[in-house]
Amino acid sequence: MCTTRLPEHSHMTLNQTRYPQLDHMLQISNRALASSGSGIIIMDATTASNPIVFANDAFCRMTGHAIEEVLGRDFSFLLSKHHDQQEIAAVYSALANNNEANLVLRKRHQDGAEIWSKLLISPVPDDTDRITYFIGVQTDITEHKRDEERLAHQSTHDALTGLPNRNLLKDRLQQAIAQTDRSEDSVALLFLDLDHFKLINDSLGHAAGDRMLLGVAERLRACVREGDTVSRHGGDEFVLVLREIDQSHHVAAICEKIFQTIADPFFIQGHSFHVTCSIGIALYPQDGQDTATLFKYADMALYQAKDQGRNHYQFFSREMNERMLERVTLDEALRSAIANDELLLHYQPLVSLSTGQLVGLETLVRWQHPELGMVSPTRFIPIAEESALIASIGEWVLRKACQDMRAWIDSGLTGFQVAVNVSPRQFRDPRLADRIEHVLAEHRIEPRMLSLEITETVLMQDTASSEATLRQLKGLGVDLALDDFGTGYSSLSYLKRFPFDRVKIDRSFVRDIITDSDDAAISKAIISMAHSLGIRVVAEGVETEAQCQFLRRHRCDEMQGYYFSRPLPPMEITMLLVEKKHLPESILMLQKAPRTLLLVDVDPDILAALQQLLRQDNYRIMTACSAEEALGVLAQHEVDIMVSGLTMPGMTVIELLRRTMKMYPDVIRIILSNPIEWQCVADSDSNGLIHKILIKPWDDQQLRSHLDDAFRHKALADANQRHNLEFHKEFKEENQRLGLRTKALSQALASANLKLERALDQQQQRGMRDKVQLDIMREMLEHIPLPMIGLDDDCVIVFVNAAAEALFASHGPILGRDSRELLPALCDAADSTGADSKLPVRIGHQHYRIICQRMGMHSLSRGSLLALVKQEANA
Ligand SMILES: Nc1nc2c(ncn2[C@@H]2O[C@H](COP(=O)(O)O[C@H]3[C@@H](O)[C@H](n4cnc5c(=O)[nH]c(N)nc54)O[C@@H]3COP(=O)(O)O)[C@@H](O)[C@H]2O)c(=O)[nH]1
Repeated sequence: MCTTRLPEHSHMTLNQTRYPQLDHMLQISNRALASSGSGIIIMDATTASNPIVFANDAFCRMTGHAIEEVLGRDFSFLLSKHHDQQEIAAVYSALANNNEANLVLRKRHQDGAEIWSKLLISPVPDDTDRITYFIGVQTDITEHKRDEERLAHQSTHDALTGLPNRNLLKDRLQQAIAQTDRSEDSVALLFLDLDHFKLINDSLGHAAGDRMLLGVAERLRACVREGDTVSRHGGDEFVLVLREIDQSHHVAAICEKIFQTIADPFFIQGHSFHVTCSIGIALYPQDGQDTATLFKYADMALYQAKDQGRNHYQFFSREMNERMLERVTLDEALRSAIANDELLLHYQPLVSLSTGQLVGLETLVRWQHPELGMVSPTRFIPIAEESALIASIGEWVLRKACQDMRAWIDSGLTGFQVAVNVSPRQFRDPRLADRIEHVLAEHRIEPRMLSLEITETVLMQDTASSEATLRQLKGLGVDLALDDFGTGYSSLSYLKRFPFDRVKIDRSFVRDIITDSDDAAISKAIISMAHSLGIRVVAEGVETEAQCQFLRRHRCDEMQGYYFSRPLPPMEITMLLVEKKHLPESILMLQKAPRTLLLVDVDPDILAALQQLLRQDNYRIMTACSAEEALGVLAQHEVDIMVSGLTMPGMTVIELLRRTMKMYPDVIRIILSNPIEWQCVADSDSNGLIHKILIKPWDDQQLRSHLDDAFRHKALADANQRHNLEFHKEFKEENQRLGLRTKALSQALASANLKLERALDQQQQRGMRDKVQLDIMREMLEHIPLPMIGLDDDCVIVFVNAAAEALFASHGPILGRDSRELLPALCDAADSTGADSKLPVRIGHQHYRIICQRMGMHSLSRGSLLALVKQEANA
């Protein structure tokens, strides 16, 4: 417990006999000092070290010191090493000059807790105006300081992860830059973004998303050194500052470490989740000299990393900056492109592979810039997509396509659809269906004439809402095509789930369809799967006759590509439509020639000799000098037997045989080898690639006989296969029919549902209107000053207004009673057949006439409404 003691020379020890009332005042002051809530100390001003001569209880409580520890101690006892030396010097100078001084004290309480207080020191003059004491008043500001600290922390740290936020990171980056200027090292600024984090947030909820962010923050902290900074800039964006970097591959190593640690699964809500990230890096001083530039460049690099397919890190480069500048320039120019009439449409035909006729046109937008010339959509569509300009471009394209369609229809050019590309942002616009419906109606275009092309990446973002949007679009009656199929995370199950009419095989598969067995297999699988679901297949980017033949042979429905036509302006398309341009007849007349033999050899003399020898056997003989040429022939013709030499340019014979077996398994593969190499070839064939090896120089008769055997073998195999095919065909056709029917049914169901929804909507609105009308009528009847009674067909009272209730008040409540019990005339009036009968009746002393109105003449109501009209007795 602290005790107070007053200084001996204090003016409070004045002559008590001379001033008895002062004695009392002194006691009061004494008590006031002792019991004050503020800490109070008195220091001797006459001694240089200003010893403490008085301290009250509150001071002792605040500091945790006993009075004995305080009294007699110098003023410096109040200070600690944390104090600002300048401030202390100012206080000493104030005291030396007998001035007031202010001081914020930060000390440890005796119990160890940190306490903050404010001390106001004032000089106390004696009777001669000499300063003999300083009185110090101390206020505890610990809470206030803590609040300040909390606020300061909040303004510099992220609330969720506790990591530094953007403000603090800027400071840290500046510090790191300043420190680096004194060395040869670099500073690395890393922008890190989690890939597809939105999916996690959307599917698992925000609480789970937060758990993952906390986990990521923790893992990132573990990847860097003490002096580095990991900060969070909101959402799934983290920014790191790495100091003392002497080589860029150190940064690369840290990025790899981050990828590895982030790749470990996160366990949330009892499930494990995987996430990846992308990182953009800018270096000081190599890339930029100030924080703003470094931020901009790291962000640019991140953008590039994401563009590369995510889970990548990317260092900033000068070219990147140039590309970005180009983007900005294009973005600016694009904003005025529509207004300046710089956009135009080209159309690329889609042709049927069974009839060869044009069946559709894909709309492809073009930008004719006055200075830059023709800008490719691959350059400006992604920019428009990012800046939301795509909405107005998309709308413009749709309108222009509808205008052109209208013009073609008006000129009698019909029988084809026009396809319009729908970009991801357009697809997410909730008013898309309404807009399309409106534009179609405005141009009087039947919805089935329009096809919407949607890429599969669009669908991945939120499959449930994508499905709803597609069904809504389908409900309009337009066709839907799945564009660039196979390029994203395609799943064939999308085909089953979503109501597509067409699937477009991406041109990257078509390009090498003749030579790449994987591309061929993928394309065949897409065709077969789509057909089993009743969906038509279009091949994109068909440039050669061989590709076209291959696709036709494998039952692809339609093709699009330079082979038939490049995208053309509307005028040239009109010409093409007028001329009824179609695929060449040669493509359409694909029929099997009897016994087709393909001879492959690099030596033209051997080819000529074989042709000469085999001419007598009436085979259709085709020749090729290289493996690539051979694959082209196989794509276009149904070959029975391929006889190949051993050496050829570009590809080994084994590779040619491998691809042939994979893509055309029915072709019989025979090798014509010299006597030295044949054993070698035979040994390397472990997979049954070679049916037979013939040795050079060949015996003419023997060769002819081997080939004859091979053809007979092939004929037998074909017959077997045909038999099997017949067997499966019916089953498959039935399946296909079922698929088509199911599809048609589900489409009909979707459109019926839409109609039903609209009808229900209208009915509901009508119902609401009827109810309001009914309420008004009821209220009118209720308050009309004429007794009104409603009877049902059994004469039970189902309605009474206020006037009728008053009239029959003596009978108690009459609603629900049989009117015959109350007043038989009511029922008689209701039964009377005359529509305007006016039955007289007496109730009490009053005469009435009952006017009856039968219900149900103009509505579904039943029963009668009776009005009782007062009559004079003699009336
Ligand atoms: N959202 C919108 N996207 C659009 C629109 N107009 C075009 N685009 C998209 O821009 C991309 C590039 O289009 P473009 O440069 O017009 O290229 C198209 C064809 O010219 C090209 N093509 C067609 N046949 C061949 C061929 O035989 N070989 C070959 N190398 N290229 C060929 O393919 C592009 C059509 O691609 P796709 O749409 O996938 O069918 C492109 O992605 C367009 O979609 C628009 O109005 N809105």
